[in-house]
Amino acid sequence: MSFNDELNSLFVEESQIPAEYRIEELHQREYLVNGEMKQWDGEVSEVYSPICIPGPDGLQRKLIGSYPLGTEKEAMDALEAAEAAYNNGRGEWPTMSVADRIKCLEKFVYKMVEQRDLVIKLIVWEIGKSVADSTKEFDRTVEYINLTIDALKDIDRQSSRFEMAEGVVAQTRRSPIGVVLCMGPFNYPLNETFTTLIPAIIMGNTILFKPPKHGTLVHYPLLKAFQESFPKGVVNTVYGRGANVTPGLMATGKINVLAFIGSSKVANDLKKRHPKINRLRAVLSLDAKNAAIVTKSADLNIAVAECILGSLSYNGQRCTAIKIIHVHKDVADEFLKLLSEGVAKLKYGMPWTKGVNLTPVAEPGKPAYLKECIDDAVANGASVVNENGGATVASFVFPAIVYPVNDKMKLYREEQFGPVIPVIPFDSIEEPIQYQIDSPHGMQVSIFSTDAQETADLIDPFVNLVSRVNINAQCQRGPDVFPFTGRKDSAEGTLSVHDALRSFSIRSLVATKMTDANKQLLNEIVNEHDSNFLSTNYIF
Ligand SMILES: NC(=O)C1=CN([C@@H]2O[C@H](COP(=O)(O)OP(=O)(O)OC[C@H]3O[C@@H](n4cnc5c(N)ncnc54)[C@H](OP(=O)(O)O)[C@@H]3O)[C@@H](O)[C@H]2O)C=CC1
Ligand SMILES: O=C(O)[C@H](O)COP(=O)(O)O
Repeated sequence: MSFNDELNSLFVEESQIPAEYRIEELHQREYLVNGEMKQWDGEVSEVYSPICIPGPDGLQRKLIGSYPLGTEKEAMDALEAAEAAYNNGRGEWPTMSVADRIKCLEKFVYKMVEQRDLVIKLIVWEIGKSVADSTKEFDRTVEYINLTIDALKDIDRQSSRFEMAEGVVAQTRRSPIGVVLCMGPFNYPLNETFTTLIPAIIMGNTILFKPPKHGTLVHYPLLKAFQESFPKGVVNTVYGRGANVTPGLMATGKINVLAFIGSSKVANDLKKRHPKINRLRAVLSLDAKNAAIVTKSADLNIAVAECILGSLSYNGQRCTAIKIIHVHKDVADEFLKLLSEGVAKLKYGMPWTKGVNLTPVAEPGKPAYLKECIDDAVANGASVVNENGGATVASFVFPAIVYPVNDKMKLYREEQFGPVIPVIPFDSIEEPIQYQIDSPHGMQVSIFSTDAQETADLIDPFVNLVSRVNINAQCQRGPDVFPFTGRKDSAEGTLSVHDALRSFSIRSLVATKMTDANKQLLNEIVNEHDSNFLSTNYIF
């Protein structure tokens, strides 16, 4: 059987899919605005899975459901609801005690967990992520919420501290900012969106939440949980194409925070729509072209294992993926041989295949785009060095290792966001450093070396060019308590469990002159405060 026939045979008839992984079509007609589940009777967007099914005309993406293709009108209704619920900081939610807000969030998590199996199945079918990774995505998100609750208790303790200086005593508070527009990318449709949505909600803001088009149904089972856990207008959904429904929202000037994870092009465009950009807070996690640097002293087995994980987990569809590898020319041949052998051993198949590494890619246009990148590299002097590299059947693309890449090729700078590994040889370590200096991105690098001095010498330049340097390890976001950010076009603001709480709040002061009369007044305020907040540490 040819390799292509083998790939073809991965796509099976529905009846051959194990029963527990089959999916029933889900046609969503509800959306959540102002605490009401509204019924949609307008145009819908059909959702096709990257998992293809043999049909009369060959392999076809399977229809798995549909959702409301909302328009600007519904987006504006959602904005009105979020504004009313915020009510210039005087609404029920922004004035609610932290302890009570936490109770609402705990109720939400409880209800969210009840939907675990369905949400995981929807991640699998909507974006083709393996069952194991989809399960991880769900569980990691729940853990993120629980860590956020712990961090919030901690931050409230710190922020309600009283401080005294020069005859003035001040109570510091973490206050909400206003209306937040939350948008996320397709590759972690649940987790990425929730890492801004949850901290934004819990800090007392009100939310407009626009799910990504590949990964919209994933959120449907959670709408009721939002509705039942938070006061009306705190969480409002915006459905429809991002390009149609969000620019108008920004143009109203009423969005106080843009929380966006996705491509920098879209983020910058949305920011520019805001008429008073200086009043907009942007919390952005954007694109990246993370490099691995394999030095002459590297343990090549470790470098290969980590580069494979880094480049090909979820088929390379991660912002944190390693998207180019610089290898010292003296070890390039051996590295490429081991890398090719490693890739050949990867298990490919449908998301439910046990131990599967490679699955269909999510975006319909991606196989053609990756072919274009590979063809362009070949036309400019590179080769695909691994067996079957780039072989494509429908939505499945077998990883291609492309070598030697140079600055004339798309793969040199473009973020391929898929299973193609560009490798570039270097002679002097100054070359990968210069690559990073010239890059518009600055998220992460991975350095592979066994020489302590060499490693130490490389950490300093790179840590000033990117936001995370990994030593003998792949690039990755987690654990989520670590700061996650980037330089240049890769990010604005920092997300970690703790940093996100700061990103969606403002540290305000209540300052009082220290007279005897005011001391008495303050003591009374403190007693009141004690009953409203989790704890108070004051000194005077
Ligand atoms: N730094 C990070 O943490 C991460 C960054 N990313 C980056 O995200 C990208 C991949 O995700 P992808 O989903 O393709 O990102 P996009 O930027 O295309 O989409 C993100 C969101 O923006 C919306 N959108 C798309 N086009 C427009 C537009 N013209 N105007 C307004 N809104 C728009 C989308 O809506 P719709 O889907 O309806 O078009 C979606 O909700 C990569 O660049 C990747 O590096 C991905 C993961 C994490
Ligand atoms: O790359 C991404 O899209 C996410 O931020 C992810 O994280 P990961 O490194 O944990 O997969």
